[in-house]
Amino acid sequence: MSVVKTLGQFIIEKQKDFPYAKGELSRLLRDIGIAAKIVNREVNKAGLVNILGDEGTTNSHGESQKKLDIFANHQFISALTCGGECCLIVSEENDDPIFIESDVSHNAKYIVCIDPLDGSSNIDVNVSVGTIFSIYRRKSTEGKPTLQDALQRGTEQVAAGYIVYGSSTMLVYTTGKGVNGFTLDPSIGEFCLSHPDMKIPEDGYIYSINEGNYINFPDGVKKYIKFCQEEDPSTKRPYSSRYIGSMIADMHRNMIKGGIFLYPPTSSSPKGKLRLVYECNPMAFIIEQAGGRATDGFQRILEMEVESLHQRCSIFVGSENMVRKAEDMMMKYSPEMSQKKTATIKSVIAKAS
Ligand SMILES: O=P(O)(O)OC[C@H]1O[C@](O)(COP(=O)(O)O)[C@@H](O)[C@@H]1O
Ligand SMILES: [Mg+2]
Ligand SMILES: [Mg+2]
Repeated sequence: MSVVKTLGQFIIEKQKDFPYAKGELSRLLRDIGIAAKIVNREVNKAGLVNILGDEGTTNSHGESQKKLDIFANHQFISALTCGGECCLIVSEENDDPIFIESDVSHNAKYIVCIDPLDGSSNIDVNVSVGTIFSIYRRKSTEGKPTLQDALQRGTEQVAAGYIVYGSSTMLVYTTGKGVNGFTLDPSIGEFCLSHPDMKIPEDGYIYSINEGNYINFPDGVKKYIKFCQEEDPSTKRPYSSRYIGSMIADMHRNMIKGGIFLYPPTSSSPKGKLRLVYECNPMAFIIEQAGGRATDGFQRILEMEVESLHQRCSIFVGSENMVRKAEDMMMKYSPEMSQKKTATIKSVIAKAS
């Protein structure tokens, strides 16, 4: 008879991997799990509880906020505030950072960056959506945390994860020692270990990109899409095109089956659409921990400089060999887009003048 291991039990068990651990990170992950269950409850009956549709407000990205965006945002902020382990929150739905000042959090040292509801365009049509979170330890030691504490590179993450609210609800996370997935068992109200030590296949046969933006894609991306569509049975091409439109659901599928997800620059989003701090960095950490690769077509996402809370970047992420192939195409057909290349050109010009 198989033994069920809950998220709480697993977290405590893994605490021994961190000799300095005092349980704060464990409690923080517990708090995220609690909010996820409440959001899951509403998502599952969204049509019945008047939580579909627009809230009538917009966020700093100019996007109309969905009622479920606001509900999820509120649930995660209050769970993190009550839990006492978080001193600062960065959320997609809040223009400014949220400094937590409560009786229970005066010694809190963790920063949580969160996309409370990912895939908002799919909420009203009953397609999988998700939540993405990224956790840092504050760098500043004295007094209140600062904005700088929230602008750390992705390499500084101590944990990251996502929840996918789909046919089943799963929580997948890493603390830098591999990736594990837990499925919510509604009958006991617990996330239970169902996908231990997740690994993304090195090669995959699925490419995931919004081809509706094709004409505005960089040449390197156009060439890569053509490569995916060419007939070559020896390499199982043409690959299948799959695009759900919820980054979390597209990446979770690729994590299990292998594949590549791309959101390159487009005319409407010249720097890419997805946000570095609470979408790209956490997903890059998880995918790398599962053996995959995550870049902006040139540079490792986790090493990118973080200049602002809601900064956007382009992302090429998934199976190692597929991402490398796409990078080859970018370097060959769109070298001008390499930040490094641009930086080098700029410094040469500066030196010459
Ligand atoms: O509709 P597009 O341009 O393809 O964008 C879809 C992408 O936008 C997102 O919905 C953005 O995330 P939010 O829903 O959290 O704003 C991603 O989940 C998804 O991959
Ligand atoms: Mg999102
Ligand atoms: Mg969102």
